[in-house]
Amino acid sequence: MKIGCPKEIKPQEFRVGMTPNAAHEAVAHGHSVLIQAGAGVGAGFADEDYIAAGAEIAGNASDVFAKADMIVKVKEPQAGERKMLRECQLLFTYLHLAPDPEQTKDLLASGCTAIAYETVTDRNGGLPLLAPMSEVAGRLAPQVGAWTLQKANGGRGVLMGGVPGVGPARVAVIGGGVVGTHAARIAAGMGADVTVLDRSLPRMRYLDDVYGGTFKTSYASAGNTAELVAEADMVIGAVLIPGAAAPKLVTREQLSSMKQGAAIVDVAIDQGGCFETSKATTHEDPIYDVDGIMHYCVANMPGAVARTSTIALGNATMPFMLALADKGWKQACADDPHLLEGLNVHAGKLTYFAVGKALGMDVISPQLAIK
Ligand SMILES: NC(=O)C1=CN([C@@H]2O[C@H](COP(=O)(O)OP(=O)(O)OC[C@H]3O[C@@H](n4cnc5c(N)ncnc54)[C@H](O)[C@@H]3O)[C@@H](O)[C@H]2O)C=CC1
Ligand SMILES: CC(=O)C(=O)O
Ligand SMILES: [Mg+2]
Repeated sequence: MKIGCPKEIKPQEFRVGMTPNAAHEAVAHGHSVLIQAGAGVGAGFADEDYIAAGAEIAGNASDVFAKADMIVKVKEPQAGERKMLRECQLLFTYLHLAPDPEQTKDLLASGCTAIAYETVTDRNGGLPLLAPMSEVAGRLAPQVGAWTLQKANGGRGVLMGGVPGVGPARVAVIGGGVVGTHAARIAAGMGADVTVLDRSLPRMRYLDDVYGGTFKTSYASAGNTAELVAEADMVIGAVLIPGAAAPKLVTREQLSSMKQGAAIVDVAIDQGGCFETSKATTHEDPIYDVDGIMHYCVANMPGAVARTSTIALGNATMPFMLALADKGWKQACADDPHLLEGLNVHAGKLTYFAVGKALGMDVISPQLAIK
């Protein structure tokens, strides 16, 4: 199979879909790999590294899209990239379709088959291709939140760890999965007073067993959430219902109960965000003010640490990329029900129910698509 990897074009996105190591393994499996010139530079990989791994270099993205059977990327295809997708081509990347009707329409019109990293599952109920980027975004969240809290950025002027004689910042993390746990660990490590809210009692038992004493947990009832949000200097949004639009857990009205200059970091923004007032921002212009509350809502946070993120993502995607290339997507998905869960679009039809529900569109079962 010919595997193509274009340069990412989302603003300030420096990750790349394939590392030289991934290219090397694909070539060793008998595939040919076509990388767009300069695609890896932002993550510290030169074209020569890919050539040494056995890949070919393409001068531009159109060449990659025209020649490849499978496109491996990081971010959802941007409008110009969607125009280059075609029938029978396989797209393997993050999609986040539930909050994105435009992208969904274009993918359906292209006739391509699209497997979304964020809905591939594992046998423990986890999301193995989302997890590495959730680890990164979770660890970044308190860091960007601390920056947002600085006066020059419109924040309240509170130091995460406080100082002797002055108490620390209070941080509420809504959602105690991968993002939430990593965010809570780092915020606590910075000295903040941290509480994680979740609706899963087993998850909170786990967090309490492992991190009790480092941060607290609280059941995410509307009342507890409202109380902790009102007391917080920083609120981190980290909920997920896989594939679905994020539930709105904090309304605009509730902002008036918050402290002026408090920071919201809505990591869940790629699924639409869990604050009513969230709208996606970019690394170029990451924060905005609503009623005196500073919002940070960057939908590709891991792009800020592109080298760490690219390697972490590549470690997770490589076995799936190889299975898709070796067997073809239908057989690979038939052999692995967890990979089949990643199928979101095939030949003009949606194949992921939570996306169809969020967008009010028809869906066919993924099992039907692989027949
Ligand atoms: N902005 C960015 O750059 C990035 C965003 N993300 C996003 O972060 C979000 C979280 O991802 P993960 O932590 O990997 O998901 P996860 O599945 O590990 O954790 C989600 C948690 O939310 C909890 N939850 C669900 N509904 C809830 C509710 N109503 N109230 C409280 N808790 C609730 C679940 O019980 C679960 O523990 C996702 O939307 C993901 O796509 C991930 C990486 C990068
Ligand atoms: C998960 C995701 O959206 C990202 O890494 O950008
Ligand atoms: Mg994203």
